Parts: sequence; C-alpha cells; structure tokens
Amino acid sequence: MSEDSLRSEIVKVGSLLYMRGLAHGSAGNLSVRLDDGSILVTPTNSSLGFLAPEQISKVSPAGTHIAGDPPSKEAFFHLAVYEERPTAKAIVHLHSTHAVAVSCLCHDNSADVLPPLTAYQVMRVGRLPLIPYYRPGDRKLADAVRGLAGEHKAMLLANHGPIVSGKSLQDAVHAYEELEETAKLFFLVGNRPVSLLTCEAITELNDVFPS
Ligand SMILES: O=C(CO)COP(=O)(O)O
Ligand SMILES: [Zn+2]
Repeated sequence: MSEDSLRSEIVKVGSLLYMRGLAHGSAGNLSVRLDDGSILVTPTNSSLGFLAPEQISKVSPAGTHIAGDPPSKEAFFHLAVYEERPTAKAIVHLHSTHAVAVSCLCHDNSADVLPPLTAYQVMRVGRLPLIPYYRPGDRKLADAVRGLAGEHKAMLLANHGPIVSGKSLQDAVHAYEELEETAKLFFLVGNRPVSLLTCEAITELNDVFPS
C-alpha cells in the first residue's frame, strides 16, 4: 500500500473506532510501518474521529519527526513494538472502557491478566501481560513495552489501556476489538463459576491458527 492510501486508511479506521465508542476525547493513537522502517502515527492531542490524511505524523525509526503534525507522545512505544516484532505492520492503542477497567484491577498473575474465556480471544489476542504504570509519554514506558513486545501481540498498560499490534491495521483493529469484548465478558461473567478453555484446547488453537 502507498503512503497516501495508508494515511487515508488511518483516517478511516480512526473515525470508525471513534463512532463505535472505542476511542474518545483525544485518547489513543494508531500507527502503521512503512517499507523504509519509518512510521505513520496519529498526531498528539488529536481526536481519532476527526483526522485529516496530511495531518498524520511521519516519524523515522530513530524517533525523528519527519512530516505532518507533531507525533503522538507514545510514538516511542510504537517504535519499540516494531523493533521487537518484525512481522508487525500496525499498532492500535486506545483507552476503551472495559480493557482500561481490567488495567486498573490488582492482578495475581501479571503475565496474563485475562482468563481464557473464548477461542477468538486465544486466536486474536493471546496471553495479555500487564506492564507496570508509567506516565503517558515516559520513555521508561517504551522500555517496559520493548521488554515484552517480542512475545506478545497484545499488552496491557496498568491504569491506562492496551497496545495491540497486527500484520495490518485491519488485523490490529480486529485483535483490539476482540480484546475489548473479552474484557467486557470478563466483567459480565463476574464471580459466577466459569468454564475456562483447557490447556489442550488452547494448544490446539495455537497449532491450527498460529499468529
Ligand atoms: O493515549 C494517549 C497517551 O497514552 C494519547 O496521547 P497522544 O495524544 O500524544 O497520542
Ligand atoms: Zn494512552
């Protein structure tokens, strides 16, 4: 895809996420990786619902602002994910309500903070580790993300929200939506006895649908 069509796709996807209530205010950011390793990322303090293609920021792999409006303050964690995941071509980071609620809970096992409820959760999201709290835009947040990104398509920032990568923007959006729906289910089932997917079922899903 050309840079122009990727800029248009970011605008379209941002608007869709905003209309669906997954993005609100000026929270969240989207990015895609171009063939030369630079990234297109949404501008800082912009509403994902009202972007224009020429506004989208372009940032070098080293983090230098090349074009467009000033980039998201989280561009550095986007770059960290791309460095650690060569197959990742796009990233979605939002503050959607149910996923953020999970990020605010105390968790016994920070290596995986959602129980395996459904097949699509396992197929699209996988294990979801919790990254300790850092202020938005803190370079320490990018370092913490770098430490887990190689092994995880999705990560949850404590008291903040998820970061989800994908082979394309559409793939990352599908995984993000699956994560938000899983978080919603998690609260919906609450303290009732839950029948979780077995280890065998998870292994089979990972074999048949490798990510
Ligand atoms: O989600 C956000 C911070 O984590 C939004 O920040 P930006 O507006 O700088 O992209
Ligand atoms: Zn954020």
